[in-house]
Amino acid sequence: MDKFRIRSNDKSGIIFDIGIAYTKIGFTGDNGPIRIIRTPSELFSEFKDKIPTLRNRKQPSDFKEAFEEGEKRLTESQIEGNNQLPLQKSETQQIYEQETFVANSLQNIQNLYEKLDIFLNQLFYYELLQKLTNKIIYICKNHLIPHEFYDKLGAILFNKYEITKIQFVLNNSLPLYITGQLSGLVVECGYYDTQITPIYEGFPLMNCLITSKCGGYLINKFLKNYLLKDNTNINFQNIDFLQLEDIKFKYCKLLLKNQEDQYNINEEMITKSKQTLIPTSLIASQIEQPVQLEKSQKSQQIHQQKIQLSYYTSTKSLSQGLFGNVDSDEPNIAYSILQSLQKCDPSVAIKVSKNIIISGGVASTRGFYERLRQEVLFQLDNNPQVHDVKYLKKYLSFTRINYPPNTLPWIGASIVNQLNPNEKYCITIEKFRQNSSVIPDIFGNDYVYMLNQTSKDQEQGNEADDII
Ligand SMILES: Nc1ncnc2c1ncn2[C@@H]1O[C@H](COP(=O)(O)OP(=O)(O)OP(=O)(O)O)[C@@H](O)[C@H]1O
Repeated sequence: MDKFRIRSNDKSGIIFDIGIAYTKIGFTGDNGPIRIIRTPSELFSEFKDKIPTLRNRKQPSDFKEAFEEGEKRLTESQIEGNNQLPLQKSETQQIYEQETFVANSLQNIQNLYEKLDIFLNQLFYYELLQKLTNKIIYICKNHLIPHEFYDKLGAILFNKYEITKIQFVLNNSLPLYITGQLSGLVVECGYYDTQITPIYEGFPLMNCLITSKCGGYLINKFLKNYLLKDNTNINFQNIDFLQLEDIKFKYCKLLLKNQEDQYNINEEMITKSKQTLIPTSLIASQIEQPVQLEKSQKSQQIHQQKIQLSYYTSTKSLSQGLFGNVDSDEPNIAYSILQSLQKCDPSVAIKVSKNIIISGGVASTRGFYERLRQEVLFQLDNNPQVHDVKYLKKYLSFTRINYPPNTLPWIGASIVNQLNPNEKYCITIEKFRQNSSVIPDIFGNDYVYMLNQTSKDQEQGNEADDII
């Protein structure tokens, strides 16, 4: 990739794409960030701590036991005063529900200012090594991240680093710039969610935006659960983010739907795929915590033991995290894409489906494109809920871009800088202070405003500005 890296001499702007899992930073005019680093987990630790742990309950073996279990949980939930549903839920369902919890508790970030301050300090003084005076900062804004996050970021940049101007760019529109077209469907598969945004003639159609819980986090959750079951003699309880990511990148692969179905056809085949092991170079000591090793009587043995990843775990964790069963209300990217197209006017849907751009780290998963294409067609053919968009089948076209998918929003922001940046989306230090140290909601309210404005403009025969 580095062979194709363009480094411009223009260092007048710095582009930030602070993702929940990874932060991409670099200079305007380049065709890729100079650093991709892990966004510190402390930045969001408050909401992480609130993730409820799965209770390790024995699965009931028959209906009577399930019923009794349900009764017991009902009594418990009444005593504890929690709202948990009394009936035994499938483990998968419990994992999906935790996701909602995580997204909601993003609102509860405390001490954010201090944490962001430390992180920015690291970025500027250890990663970029740049003087910041007179620099314009471009921030790729994820409009689902709470507003307070950007307010705090703005406060530090303006007050501490004396930045004079920040330009906000909308994360879920940016990859479109790389295709050189004004219309397309941007599918941004991030860590906590996947956002699907149709963009028509330069307008992100926020009323057709669909957010699905599919993302890296859900895959990691499934992967951990399967690993716990796969290797009962290795303790995966303490496996951390980077170790899960490592296993996922190196050994997990999505199969085509028909290939995967072959292994789920009956119990015998499932057992077979659980027993077919992928050779890994990972050994247990890389995963287990030293403290636990000391406690273990067989520490030496476990220390040397190779982690055995089954074929089943490798494929299932990915497919369940991305292409859940729609009939059981599980998130599925393919279905969400079609739901978003369903919301569009047919002429708009035709146009945007000719340029579907997959962006975000999850798109680097091995076998992702092939499986996604197949799942979309499968949903169109078999899911009655999306029959009304079957006419789009002949138009669907996935645009392949030769840049790493996790950098596409960043590169889009770099292109924005080369075009004529819209002053309307710039926040100056004066504007920030006048607005009581709050970043104005330039995309949310403004977009609604523009929608109204468009209809008024049309009546008056005026043309509205493009907002991307
Ligand atoms: N080669 C790869 N194979 C599998 N998964 C990958 C690969 N590269 C990145 N990912 C996954 O993609 C996910 C999202 O990465 P990305 O860099 O888009 O995150 P982010 O920008 O922090 O997320 P968000 O947009 O939600 O803030 C991560 O969980 C990561 O594990």
